[in-house]
Amino acid sequence: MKKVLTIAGSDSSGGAGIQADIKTFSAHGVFGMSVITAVTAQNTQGVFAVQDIDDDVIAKQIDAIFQDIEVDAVKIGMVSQVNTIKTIAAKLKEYQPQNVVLDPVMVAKSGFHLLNPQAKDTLVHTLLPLATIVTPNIPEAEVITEMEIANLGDMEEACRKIFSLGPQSVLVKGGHLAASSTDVFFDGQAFTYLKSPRIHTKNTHGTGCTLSAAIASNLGKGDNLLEAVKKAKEYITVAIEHALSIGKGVGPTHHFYVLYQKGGLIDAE
Ligand SMILES: Nc1ncnc2c1ncn2[C@@H]1O[C@H](COP(=O)(O)OP(=O)(O)O)[C@@H](O)[C@H]1O
Ligand SMILES: Cc1ncc(COP(=O)(O)OP(=O)(O)O)c(N)n1
Repeated sequence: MKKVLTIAGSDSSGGAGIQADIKTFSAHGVFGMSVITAVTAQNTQGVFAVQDIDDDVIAKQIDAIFQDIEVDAVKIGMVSQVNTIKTIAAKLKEYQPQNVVLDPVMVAKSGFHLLNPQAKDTLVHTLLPLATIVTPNIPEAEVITEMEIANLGDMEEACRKIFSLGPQSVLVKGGHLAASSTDVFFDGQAFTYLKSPRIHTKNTHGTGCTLSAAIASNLGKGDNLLEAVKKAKEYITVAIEHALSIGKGVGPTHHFYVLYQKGGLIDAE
C-alpha cells in the first residue's frame, strides 16, 4: 500500500486540515500519516483559537515517520510560523521525499489568518522551491505574486511568476472566481485548464485541503503530475457536489469510501 503524509493543522470540526487530508487519503486507498503543526478550535462558522506545536515536536514527528516508514508523497498545509516553516524545509532537505504538494494556506474562508503574515516571505522563499506542485487559491496567488487576479489570463501570468520562484509546477485554483471554477495548471512548458461546472452550494469548507491531499494521493500512487491533478479535480468536484450541510455555517466536502466494492477490497496499491 502507498503511504502518504500530511504536515498540517488540525481542524476540530473535521472539514479541513489534517482531518480532511486523512479522509481523502483513505478514499484514495493510500495509508495516511500526519505531522500536526497546529491545533485549531474551529467549526463551520469560524476559527476561535490556535495553538502552534513546538518546532522540536514537529521535527520529532517528521523523524519518527521518515526513520521508520517509506513515504510516497507529502502534502503540506497550514504552517503558520517562521520557525515551523524552517524546520519543515530542513527536514524535507534531509529526507528528500519524492513528491511534495504544497498548499500555501494563508486565510480560512471565515477570514481567520492561518499564516502569520510575517511568515509569508519564509514560506515563499524556503518551502516553494522544494515543492513538486504548489496549489494557491486566487487570494494566495495574489499575495505571492503581488498582482491582482481577475480572469484566466491573470491566472496564467500568476502561474508563470510563481513557477519562477522554484517549484516544479503550479496550480492556481479557481474556486474564488465568480463565474467558473476553472483551475490553471503550469509545468513550465504548457498551461492546462481544468474545468468543472460551478456548483451552487455554501458548503465548501476544506475544498483546498481536499484537492491538495487528492493530488498527493495520486502522485504517491505513481501518476504523473498532470494525471494527478486531473483526477484530483474530478474528486473535489464530486466531493463538493455531495457536500454536507453539517453545522450552522459553511459545511464540509464529502469523501467517498470506495475501498469496498461488491463485498471485496479493491486493489489499494
Ligand atoms: N463552487 C464550486 N464549484 C465547483 N468547484 C469549486 C467550487 N469552489 C471551489 N471549487 C474547486 O475546489 C478546489 C479548491 O479551490 P478553492 O476553493 O479556490 O481553494 P481554497 O479552499 O484553498 O480556497 C478547486 O479545484 C476549485 O476549482
Ligand atoms: C487547520 C486548517 N488548515 C487549513 C484550512 C484551510 O482550509 P481550506 O481547504 O482552504 O478551506 P477553508 O477553511 O478556507 O474553507 C483550515 N480552515 N484549517
